[in-house]
Amino acid sequence: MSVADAPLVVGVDSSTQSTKALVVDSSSGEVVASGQAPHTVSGGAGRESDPEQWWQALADALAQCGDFARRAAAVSVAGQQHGLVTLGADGRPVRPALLWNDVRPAARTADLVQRLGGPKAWADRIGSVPAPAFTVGKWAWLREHEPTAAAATAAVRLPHDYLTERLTGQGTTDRSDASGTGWWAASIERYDEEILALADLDPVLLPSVVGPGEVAGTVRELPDLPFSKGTLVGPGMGDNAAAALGLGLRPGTPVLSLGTSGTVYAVSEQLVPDPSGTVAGFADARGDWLPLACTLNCTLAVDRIAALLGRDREAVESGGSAVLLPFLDGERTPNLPGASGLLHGLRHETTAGQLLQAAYDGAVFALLRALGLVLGQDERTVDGSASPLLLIGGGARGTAWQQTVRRLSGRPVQVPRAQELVALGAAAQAAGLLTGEDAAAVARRWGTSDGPVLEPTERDDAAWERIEGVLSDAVPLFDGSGSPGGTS
Ligand SMILES: Nc1ncnc2c1ncn2[C@@H]1O[C@H](COP(=O)(O)OP(=O)(O)O)[C@@H](O)[C@H]1O
Ligand SMILES: O=C(CO)[C@@H](O)[C@H](O)COP(=O)(O)O
Repeated sequence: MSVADAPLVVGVDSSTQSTKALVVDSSSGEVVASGQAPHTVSGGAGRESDPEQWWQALADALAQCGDFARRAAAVSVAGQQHGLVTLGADGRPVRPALLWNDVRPAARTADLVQRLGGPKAWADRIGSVPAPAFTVGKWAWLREHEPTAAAATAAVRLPHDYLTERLTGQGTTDRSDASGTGWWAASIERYDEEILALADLDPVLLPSVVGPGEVAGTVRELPDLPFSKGTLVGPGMGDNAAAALGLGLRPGTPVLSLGTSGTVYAVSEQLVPDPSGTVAGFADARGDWLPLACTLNCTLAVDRIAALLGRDREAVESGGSAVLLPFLDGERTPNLPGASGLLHGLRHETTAGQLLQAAYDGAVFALLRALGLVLGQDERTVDGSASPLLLIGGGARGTAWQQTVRRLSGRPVQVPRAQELVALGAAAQAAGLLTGEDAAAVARRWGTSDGPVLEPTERDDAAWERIEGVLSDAVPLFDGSGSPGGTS
């Protein structure tokens, strides 16, 4: 079948920094058109974005796809997880969305954790111990700090729900994104009424959860978007679940994603809650689970340090004893929302390139330290060696990121040639709606994870132990210290 014959599908990735849209040939997986438009995120104490800007960015990204978007038969939207979108009775945002990396709700989240009976009670119930990223703490923060906005809220949505609803007119979400709210009970796959009561959130404000393989609705009359009325709309999903779909991921294969957030995850057939809170027990977008650890400081933090040093992001140098914990935004893994960046081990002979390398090391260390917990019993070996770590996200294109992951993991690293795996996962979901196939099988058919495998190198144990030592000594310094904007 040629591009002209095969149905086209659209996959959207509405992530922290931008919206990316791909028009994909559902038969071959060929990307026939693409577009991208940036978002603005507030600085200072909080991290907020205007949901209306995501819609405009979606329109702009689709406009770059020419006439292909109009010809699409189905579309799915993936989005950054956890963000609190509050809509008024008129369906418009009451205020900007509070994003996943806004640590202001730290104190309210800790309070909710205690009120339900502690971390284990949450892990048993929702599969995760909520971090300040989770929507439940954001809602508690809003109620405390902006009661008028909370009272004016007629609907609570996640970023991908907001966009899907603007396409269809129906308030829907999916299990993967619902599992990052804190009010969706993984054990029973339903909203948890006791937790909703604890958070003072009326369940009628929430979207319905559309199951994997189901249709969320169809595109309504939309003058500002180039979709045809009646185009099928999939349930969508959180961006990490989308990348897992986009890779056609099978249990036991770990993924390291280097974007605004750093994430490390794998698909698992079992939900194994982690009461330590390091690993979130998210649902995936099929019927399995997605144990995942997430850091707040990844590509943006390292790029910021490169800028401070006046160096290109690739201008790293090896050697030296510097340790840099790049916790510029506070940190989530480890859970230190009040942390800030810390530099240790500086000597007269330390070079700027070594300092930049230390920033990469600190960012990658935090993710790799969680890898064993993420994989748990699912760790698989290939011919006696660890299976390759799939490296994705914007940072995966960088040599310094690739080499740092190799050096600190000691594992083979595979870099898929396909770059927009979140949008591809959304497109695979949309294609599955047309063919009835499992979306991960669609992505495997498309060969999306194909790419070079970088051979393992010996793990740099000395650097690992140095970072681990500094982190453990620094925890008392960070614990209880105020975040840049205060976390009360
Ligand atoms: N060639 C490259 N080398 C290294 N890093 C890159 C490269 N291209 C983009 N990036 C990094 O990728 C990041 C964006 O990643 P992306 O996964 O698109 O983010 P998000 O999905 O969170 O919006 C940027 O912050 C930038 O630092
Ligand atoms: O909070 C999480 C995962 O729990 C983040 O991974 C967000 O989903 C944002 O993703 P990116 O914009 O960095 O892709």
